[in-house]
Amino acid sequence: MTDPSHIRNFSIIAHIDHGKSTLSDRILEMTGTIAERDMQAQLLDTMDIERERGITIKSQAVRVSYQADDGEEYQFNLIDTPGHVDFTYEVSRSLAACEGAVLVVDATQGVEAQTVANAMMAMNANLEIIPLINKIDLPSADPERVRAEIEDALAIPADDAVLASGKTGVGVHDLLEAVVYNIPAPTGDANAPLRALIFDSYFDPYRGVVALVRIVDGSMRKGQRLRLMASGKDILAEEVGARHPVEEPLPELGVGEVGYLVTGLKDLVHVKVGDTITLAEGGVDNPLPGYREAKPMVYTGLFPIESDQYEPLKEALEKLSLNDPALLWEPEKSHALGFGFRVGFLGLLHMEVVKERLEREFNLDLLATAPSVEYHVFKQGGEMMSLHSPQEMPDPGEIEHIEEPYLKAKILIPPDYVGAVMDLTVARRGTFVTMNYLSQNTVEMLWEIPLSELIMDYFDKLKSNTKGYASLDYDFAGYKPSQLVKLDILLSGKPIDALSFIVHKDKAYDRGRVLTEKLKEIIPRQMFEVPIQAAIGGRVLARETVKAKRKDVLAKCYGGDISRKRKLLEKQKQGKKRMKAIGNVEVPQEAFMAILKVDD
Ligand SMILES: Nc1nc2c(ncn2[C@@H]2O[C@H](COP(=O)(O)OP(=O)(O)OP(=O)(O)O)[C@@H](O)[C@H]2O)c(=O)[nH]1
Repeated sequence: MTDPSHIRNFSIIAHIDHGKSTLSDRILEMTGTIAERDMQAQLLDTMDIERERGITIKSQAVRVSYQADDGEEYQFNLIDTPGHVDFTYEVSRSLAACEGAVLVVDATQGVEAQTVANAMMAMNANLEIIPLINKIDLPSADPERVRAEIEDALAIPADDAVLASGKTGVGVHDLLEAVVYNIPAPTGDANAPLRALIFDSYFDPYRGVVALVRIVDGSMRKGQRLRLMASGKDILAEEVGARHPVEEPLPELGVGEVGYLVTGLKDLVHVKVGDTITLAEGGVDNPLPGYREAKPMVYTGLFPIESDQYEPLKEALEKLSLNDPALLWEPEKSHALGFGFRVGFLGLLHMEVVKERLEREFNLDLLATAPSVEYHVFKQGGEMMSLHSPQEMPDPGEIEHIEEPYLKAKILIPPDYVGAVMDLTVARRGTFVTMNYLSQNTVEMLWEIPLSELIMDYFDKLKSNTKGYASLDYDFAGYKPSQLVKLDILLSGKPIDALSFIVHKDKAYDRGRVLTEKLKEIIPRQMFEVPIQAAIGGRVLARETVKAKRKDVLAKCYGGDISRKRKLLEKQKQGKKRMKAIGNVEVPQEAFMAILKVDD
C-alpha cells in the first residue's frame, strides 16, 4: 500500500488524434514500466481494431512508478481515455477516478471541439488541469498560438503549459514532474469502512467479471465479502491488484489507489460502472455519486447473410455485450432479410466497430440496415411508443404526433467557414442558437439539430465543406415534435421493409428521388428489369429502373485471358458475400447505406 501523499491519479484527455495514446506509450516507456523492446505502438489500445484504426475505444488504467527529481518514488495511476464523441461517457467515468487531467492539445491544430468538451468535463469534475502542447517536433507546430487559444477559449492559464512531443519524448519528463507538483494527492479516510468507485469493468473468459476501481475510503483486500451498492449484490473479492498494464495481484488496495478486483461474477449486469463497492458487513450506507449511464443513440438491423448464422450471431452479441454495457439488442424480423437483431449503439463509430468485430472475431457475414434513431410516436389516445425501426411505424391514421431526438451541437471553425456551416446545417434542419469568437482564429457555433440528420453523413460533409477545419461535439438536447413520414422503397413493385426509412415531410420528395437514383447505380443488373420506387403510403414519389442484363460477364473476356477470367469470377464471388437475395433481386450491402449518403 502506498501512502496517499505519494499517489497521483490522472487522466489524459484530448481531441481525437491529438496524440494521447502515443504520449501514454512514452510515459510507460520513460518510467520503465515497459521495456523499450516490449514496446508496441499504442500499447494501451488493446483491441485489434483500436490499433489498426489508431483510435482508443475503451478506457484503460495503468499503474506506473515514477522516481521524481525530489528523490521520492510516486505511484501514478494513468487512465487513457477515448477521444471520439461516441465514447464520451467513458471519459466521464474515468475522470471520476482522478484528481487531475493532462489536457493534450496538438500544436499544429489548436483547440478543437472535443478539447473544449473534455476540458469542461474535467473542470466540472473539479480536476486540476495540466495543459500540454503536443507534437512540437512538427515543423508546422505553433505552440504560442495554441497557448493563447487555450487561455482564450478555455480560460485555463497556459503560461506553464508543458511543451512536448509524444513521438520524440521531449517534454515528457517535464510533464511527469508537473504531475507530481500540480496534481493533488488523493485524500480519504483510511480508517473508515471501504468505499470504492467502479469506473470500468470487463469480462475475462477465465475469471469472470473484473472491475476497475478507485478506493476512496478504507481498503479492499483479497478474501473480503463486498457489496455492490446499486445492484445489492454481495461478492467475494477473489483477487485485487494493480495493472502495469499486466495484472499484478496485491494483498490490498488502500486509500487513493486505483486497481482491479476479480469479482467472481459471470455477468456484467451486476457490476454497474459508477456503482460504489463497500463491505458486505459494516459497510457504508451512502454511496458515492454515480455518473451517467450510456444510452444508445442509433439503432440498426443486423442480419446474417446466411440464415444458419442467426444463432452464432446471437451468441456473438451475447459475448460482446458482456464487455460492452452500451450495446443493446433485441430480435428483429424482416420480410426481406429474415431473422436478425435490432442493435442499439452509442454512435456510428461504435456501430462500425461492433459490426467489424462481429465479422472478424466471430467470422460472420452480416448485412446492416441504415441506422435509425429512437422516435417517440404518440398514438391517438395518448399512448407513446418508442420506435427503433422504421418497420414498426404504425399506420398514419393511428398517429397523433411524432417526436424525434435533437442534439445540441457545438462546431468550432475558422471564421471564414461560418457561411459554409450555415448552409449545410440549415439544409439539415438545424436551428442556429448562437455564435462567438473563442479567439481570433476560432469561432464557436452552437446549433440544435435532429440526430437523424447528423447520422446522415453530416460530419463528413462538415469536414469537406470546411477543408477539414471544422470540429464537432454534441450532447443530447431532448425530444421535439416533427413532421415525419415513413418512406417506402419498392423493388419490382414490392415494398422492401428493410429499405424503408423515416424522413421529414419536406425532405421526402428529394431524398426519395436521390435514393432511387443511387439504388439504380448500386443494384446490379439482373436477368430481368427491376423497377425501383420511393413511395409514401401508396403514393409514388420517384421511380427508376435497373435494366435487364444483356450479356454474360465472361463474354467480355473473349475466352482468351484465363487469369483475367478467374479474377472476374473471384470479384463476383466477393461481391456475392455482401449481397442478399430479396425476392428474386440480389441487393448489395451498399444499398442499405445509400440513404446515409444523399446529397442535399
Ligand atoms: N509528429 C508527431 N506525431 C504524433 C505525436 N503524437 C502522436 N502523433 C501522431 O498523431 C496520430 C494520433 O496519435 P494517437 O496517439 O493515436 O492519438 P490519440 O489522441 O490517442 O487518438 P484517439 O485515441 O483516437 O483519440 C498518430 O498518427 C501519431 O503517430 C507527436 O508528438 N509528434
